[in-house]
Amino acid sequence: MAPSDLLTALRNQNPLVHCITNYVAMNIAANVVLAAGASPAMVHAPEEMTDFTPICGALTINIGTLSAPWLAGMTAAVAVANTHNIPWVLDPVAHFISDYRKQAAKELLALSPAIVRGNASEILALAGEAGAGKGVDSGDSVTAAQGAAKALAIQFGTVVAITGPVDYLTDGHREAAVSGGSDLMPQVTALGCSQTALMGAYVATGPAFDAALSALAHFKVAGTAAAKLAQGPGSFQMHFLDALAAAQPADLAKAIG
Ligand SMILES: Nc1ncnc2c1ncn2[C@@H]1O[C@H](COP(=O)(O)OP(=O)(O)OP(=O)(O)O)[C@@H](O)[C@H]1O
Ligand SMILES: Cc1ncsc1CCO
Ligand SMILES: [Mg+2]
Repeated sequence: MAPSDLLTALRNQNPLVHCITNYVAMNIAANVVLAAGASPAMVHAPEEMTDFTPICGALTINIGTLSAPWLAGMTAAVAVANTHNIPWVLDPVAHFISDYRKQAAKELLALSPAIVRGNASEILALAGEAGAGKGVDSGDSVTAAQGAAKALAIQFGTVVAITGPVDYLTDGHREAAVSGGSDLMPQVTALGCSQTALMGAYVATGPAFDAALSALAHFKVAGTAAAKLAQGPGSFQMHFLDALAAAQPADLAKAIG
């Protein structure tokens, strides 16, 4: 499906997106999903997953502020999603910073996410390569992680997105680059986490590769527009939400290629 058609479908369908994300990202990620035209719900308790996950169009999992009860909620939600063929998206935030987080990311990756999204350092480390990540921030170029993304996509039968100045997307066979946005984007925390949540909205609407491509393009188009009005990171965030809502389906193609 073309990104323009996917954005139109997303706004028509207003899919319910089950998000398990971190404390930092919860508010901005929910606002991003709403602004784009979908309906986010942040639901974490393992006890709720059998009731809630099956009624959602997609699930997104982000390990940014991981702890044992959260991991239990994540694995419970993924099990329910997989049973009901509900696509899910993995964001392995800073998984290389501790053995605990590394192991959690590895376990989740083995549970068949439809899409994996991370910054370059996260994707490099996920493929077992050394990187220069600094906590949740990338220290590597997107280009340096492309080989890792392809290898992961093939090994795990998934779609891998690397975000950065120019985003890269692959399913191991096809690949795409998405450009635009602003260097203010990495100055606003959790925009990557919010991108992951938006991928959930799109993958509830269409096939994984097309969904990830559309979500990347939607962000770049909105980021370019917001940067024209922003005076710094604070006003950028405000204009970015407005621009996500204002983006027109025909605009998305401008960011791709
Ligand atoms: N220098 C840049 N120029 C333009 N766009 C950028 C730049 N850096 C990041 N982006 C965009 O910002 C968004 C977030 O990507 P980023 O790679 O910063 O995620 P992240 O490191 O996982 O962020 P976080 O952990 O804070 O959520 C993506 O849409 C990406 O395209
Ligand atoms: C700053 C931060 N710390 C843990 S998660 C998060 C949000 C960006 O990944
Ligand atoms: Mg991140």
